[in-house]
Amino acid sequence: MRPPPKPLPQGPVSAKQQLRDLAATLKLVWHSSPGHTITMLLCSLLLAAVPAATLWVTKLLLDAVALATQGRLEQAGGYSALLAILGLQVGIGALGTLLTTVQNASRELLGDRLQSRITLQILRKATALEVERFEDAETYDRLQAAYREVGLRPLGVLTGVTGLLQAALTLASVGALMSSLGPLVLPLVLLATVPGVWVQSRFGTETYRMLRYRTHDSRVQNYFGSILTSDTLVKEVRLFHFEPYLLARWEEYYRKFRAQLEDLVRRRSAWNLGAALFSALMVGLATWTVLERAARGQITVGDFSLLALGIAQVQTQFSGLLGGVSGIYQNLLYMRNLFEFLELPARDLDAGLEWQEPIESVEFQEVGFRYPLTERDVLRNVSFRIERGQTLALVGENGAGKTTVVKLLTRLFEPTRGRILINGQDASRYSPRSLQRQMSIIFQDFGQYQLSAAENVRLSQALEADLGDARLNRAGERSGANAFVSELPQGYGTLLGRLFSGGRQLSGGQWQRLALSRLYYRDASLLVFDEPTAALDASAEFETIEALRREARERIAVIISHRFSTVRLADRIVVLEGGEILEAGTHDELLALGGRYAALYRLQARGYQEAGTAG
Ligand SMILES: Nc1ncnc2c1ncn2[C@@H]1O[C@H](COP(=O)(O)OP(=O)(O)OP(=O)(O)O)[C@@H](O)[C@H]1O
Repeated sequence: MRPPPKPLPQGPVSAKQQLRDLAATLKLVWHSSPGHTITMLLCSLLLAAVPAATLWVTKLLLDAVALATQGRLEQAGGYSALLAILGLQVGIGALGTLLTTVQNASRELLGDRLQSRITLQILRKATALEVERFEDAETYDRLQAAYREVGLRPLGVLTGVTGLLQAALTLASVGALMSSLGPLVLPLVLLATVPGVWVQSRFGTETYRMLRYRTHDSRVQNYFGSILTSDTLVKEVRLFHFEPYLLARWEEYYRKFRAQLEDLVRRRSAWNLGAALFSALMVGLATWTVLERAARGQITVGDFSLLALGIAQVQTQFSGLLGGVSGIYQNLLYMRNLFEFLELPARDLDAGLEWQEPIESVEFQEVGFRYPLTERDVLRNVSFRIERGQTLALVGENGAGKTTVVKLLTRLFEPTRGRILINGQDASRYSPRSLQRQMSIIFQDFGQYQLSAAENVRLSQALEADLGDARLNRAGERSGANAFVSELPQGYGTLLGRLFSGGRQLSGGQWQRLALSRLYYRDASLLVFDEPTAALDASAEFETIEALRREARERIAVIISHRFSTVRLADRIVVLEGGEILEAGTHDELLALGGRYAALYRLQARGYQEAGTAG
């Protein structure tokens, strides 16, 4: 018995957790490309010295020019000294450009490496998750958010951290230069920056929260959009004319988001305005203190340039410093989402004993099942047995639990009560994957893969070496797919579907035959057919059932069908109602019993007879 999975953690992230995420993110970045990471770091450290060096050289140049314009060039070391300072200025500028170029190139290459690495991690994780996780809306949102948004976030964290180091070093060096202008200048200039940075940080976090909570809503909104743009649904949408309804629902979600956005933009603009006014006042005060010293002849023109150019530097670096912290914080929130997704417990499908022999018998012993996070048992006390050479049909009204039985049989889910015996052994002791290798299935909502016809079939043995065309043709013969595939322009090599150019669209029944080929292509000892003939015409249904019966002679076949023409041929029929077995037996036995099966059978048969009489 397995407990249902825990709901995913939510709520604010602690500082300790953030530090752990920071370390994990930097580790991820480092492992993606150590070379580019070091290059970026080194460039940042060297670039940190450039602004102070530029300020200092500009000050020297201005002082020398001021002396020269007063005819006191000799006092500044002569013309050659002027040229040397100029050379220094050009050199620093060139070095800065070189470092920035190298840093940007490394960032781009590192970003690309990271993005593909993380995407691959997300995809690998998705393949390891239990099927039930995909049916849980919250996990699905998390997967989508990770897949869509994470991309460049770790690079953002690294850029934030290196930017932080760079800004701190630059600020310290430029601040040291500016402190020569008087004790109040630096504090005033720093103070001028604080409110702006606070506004930036506060609203940044709020924007993230708004977008995060929007993930679910945007999924719903996108769903409405996808119905309106779907090729398969367009007929139904047009005929029932529910476009206006869908458009209205789409707009309803848009308006909700728009209202939030407007509110946010309004408040952020007001706060930004206030911060800018405060900043102008502080800078004015700082300039006034310097002007006062200039009036007393205590500073040079070059010194004044330190103030004029330094203010911009300090403001940029300080806001970079604090903004960097909030940027890292926000990027880490996205990373938390990724880590939470990657930390979801995965089911090891290879855990357990390795099953190697063909399946000879299946027995459900008082099996009960409840879907995770739900409150109702959808199966209760289900017991039946089936052996090689037999066909079992599961019958029942919609929602009776037929597909759930198949999900348990194929080990996609585990029973919450009772047990399943395979060849007399408890199935739960064996690895799901090794047992699944003995099974082949066609689901009610089988896949229509926009790949070639051959790939559509071979997917059921994709990991095995190519089993050759003879096997492909044999599967196609049993399913009846060969007839239409041979008419396609490149036969089995023809691309199917409408997603990619040159693809050929098939009819519903043709897709279903290909799915049946996929089932037959795998050499399995247990075959499961969930509504295998739903999209087939009457003669195709007959052929399919005949083929199925031939296949079942050496195997076990389980069929779910609402068509009694299919069901009646089974060796054993189990009638489910509300998750329990109501009746079981052969077609004749059940007819003789005169219960639910007999009533449903007669109902369907009467339908045919009446249709026949009417025709
Ligand atoms: N992933 C799920 N989570 C929660 N409940 C589920 C899930 N899948 C199915 N159910 C519920 O389990 C019950 C049995 O569903 P199941 O799909 O097995 O029925 P079925 O007999 O195959 O129906 P149908 O003939 O319509 O295919 C239904 O009440 C359904 O609502």
